[in-house]
Amino acid sequence: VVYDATFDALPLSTKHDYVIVGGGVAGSVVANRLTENSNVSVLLLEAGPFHKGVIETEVPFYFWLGIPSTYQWNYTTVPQSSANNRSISYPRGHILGGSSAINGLVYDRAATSDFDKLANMSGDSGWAWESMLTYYEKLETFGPPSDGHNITGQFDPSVHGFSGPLGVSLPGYSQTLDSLVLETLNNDTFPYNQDSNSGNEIGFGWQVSTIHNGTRTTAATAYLADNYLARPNLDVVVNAFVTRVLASNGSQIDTVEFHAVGNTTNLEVQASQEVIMSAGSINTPYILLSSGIGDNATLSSMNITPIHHLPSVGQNMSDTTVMYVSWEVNSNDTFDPLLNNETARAEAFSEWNATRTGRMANGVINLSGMLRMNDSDPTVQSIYQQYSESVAGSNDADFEMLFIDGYISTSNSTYFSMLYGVLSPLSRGSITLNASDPLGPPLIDPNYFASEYDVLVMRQALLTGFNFLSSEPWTSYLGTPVNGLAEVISAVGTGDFTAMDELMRNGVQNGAHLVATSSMSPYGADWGVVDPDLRVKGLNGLRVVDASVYPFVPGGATQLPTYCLAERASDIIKGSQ
Ligand SMILES: Cc1cc2nc3c(=O)[nH]c(=O)nc-3n(C[C@H](O)[C@H](O)[C@H](O)COP(=O)(O)OP(=O)(O)OC[C@H]3O[C@@H](n4cnc5c(N)ncnc54)[C@H](O)[C@@H]3O)c2cc1C
Repeated sequence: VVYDATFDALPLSTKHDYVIVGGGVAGSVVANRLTENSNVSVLLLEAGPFHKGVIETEVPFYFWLGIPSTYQWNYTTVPQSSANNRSISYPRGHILGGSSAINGLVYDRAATSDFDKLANMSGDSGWAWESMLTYYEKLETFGPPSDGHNITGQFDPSVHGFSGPLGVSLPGYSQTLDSLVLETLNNDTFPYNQDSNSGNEIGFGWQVSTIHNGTRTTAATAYLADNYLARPNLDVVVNAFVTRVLASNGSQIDTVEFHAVGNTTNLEVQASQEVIMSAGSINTPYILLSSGIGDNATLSSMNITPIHHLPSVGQNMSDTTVMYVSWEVNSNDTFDPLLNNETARAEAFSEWNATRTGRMANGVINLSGMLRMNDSDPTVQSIYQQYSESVAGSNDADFEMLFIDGYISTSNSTYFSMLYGVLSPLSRGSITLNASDPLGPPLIDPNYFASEYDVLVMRQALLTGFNFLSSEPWTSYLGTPVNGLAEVISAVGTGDFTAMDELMRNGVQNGAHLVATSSMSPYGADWGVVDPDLRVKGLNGLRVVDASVYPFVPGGATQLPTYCLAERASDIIKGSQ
């Protein structure tokens, strides 16, 4: 049953076996999997509204047009001291389905070495690639692209699933840009990779997206579809803002405090088995800290009664470091007209509406590259030597290059953009309570470029990109570089990186792949927030299942690793019943 906390009578007196906080990627998966057993009852509390009928979260192209602020948390980082003190907007999804309803739709699983590293770090071989691959295959339906083109050679069917809840597909709109990228590939420096989701992510290939039948798929459309919501043992409450978890008896967490959005009266619900935190990498640690689970001294100084000393809560935060660079192009075939011309937008929308095809049905990119730095270059050798702890393994990329068929601007020109991302960043930040207003929004500090390593890798990424674009067909296609890029390009020729570093510090954006604020660590470790079975260390009845438990960014993007983690977590929880 779905309830709206703002007007429905809620099932507050019913004690559910599990109460899940947050109906995003992880929360939706766990709610679904646990209620497969009709003897197990689950209550899911979500702060955002119900997802159905929200067109901006259905049409894939709305990622570029902009998703309304009602469906976002509208967070901003604290000034970033290594990014010219800029405060950077930090979007998160505020709707059933969570950030999967507003994200860039990019489907990346990360590499074998990421998961093998996680298994080593945590001491639990169940987090290794071989085991996780079975969950990746279980969770997806790899469907046809929206234009129905033949996808032979564009992916490897042997590592995909065809009957899971989450529909995914390859690009369904062919762009002029695609042929330029493909023409530039070679077997040496810029190799083609038929499927970067096979465990080896290195190379360039067709980008899978969370799109099915030309429509965005989210954790809610996939795991909280009508047939699942009809289960009598699953209750979902939307517009329910969780403030704290509480222990009514010793160290057993069994109560969740919340209020209806727009109403400050506190309500409580109880779990007879467990409370599962799935509020995401910002709000899970924020709720734990507000509940008195964190560093005792810091909490006391803010007049919050500590209930459990766990100093790692909110610490160790890591995020992909990303930036865009753009050029005007000598072509009219880019997506810019959809941003700037109402008629073009209306036409594309009617096509989507009628047939779920066209640019509006497409993901944000068609082709992407994931690369390691060139280790025959002495500069790179010295980076690898100095930061030997940083990267995972030989099939894990240091950086990504995403090819974007336009540019977010109001100008009438047409553009090409490249998005660069440092995939295994070493900068670490934090989520903390605001000492002057502990009940207000948390302080979000990704600490971008605090580690020199991230600066050095971003430089290599940009240089590799310039190299990629240095000859035909690009020289004819690209026009004027935008936003100071021309000076950067001319200065690197002389070995001067001052302008490039300044462009980076002025240009770094939110990476959107925040992790590690409730980090997993081995049983008995004196750091970390959860054990490898995702139970909060030292407490009973409380688990964290969301992106915040990853101790490092699983190379690439985080939504698929979070779906996959939640699938395995559901089995772990079932195994402990
Ligand atoms: C703009 C953007 C672009 C992104 N692009 C990509 C991409 O292209 N590819 C990719 O792989 N990943 C991408 N990501 C990241 C990906 O979406 C996240 O890693 C993933 O959604 C994390 O899942 P989660 O379950 O941890 O959190 P979320 O999916 O964010 O879910 C958390 C849920 O908890 C709810 N919640 C939070 N606080 C409370 C509270 N106090 N009470 C009740 N409910 C609460 C939220 O409303 C939300 O529904 C992007 C994210 C964003 C925001």
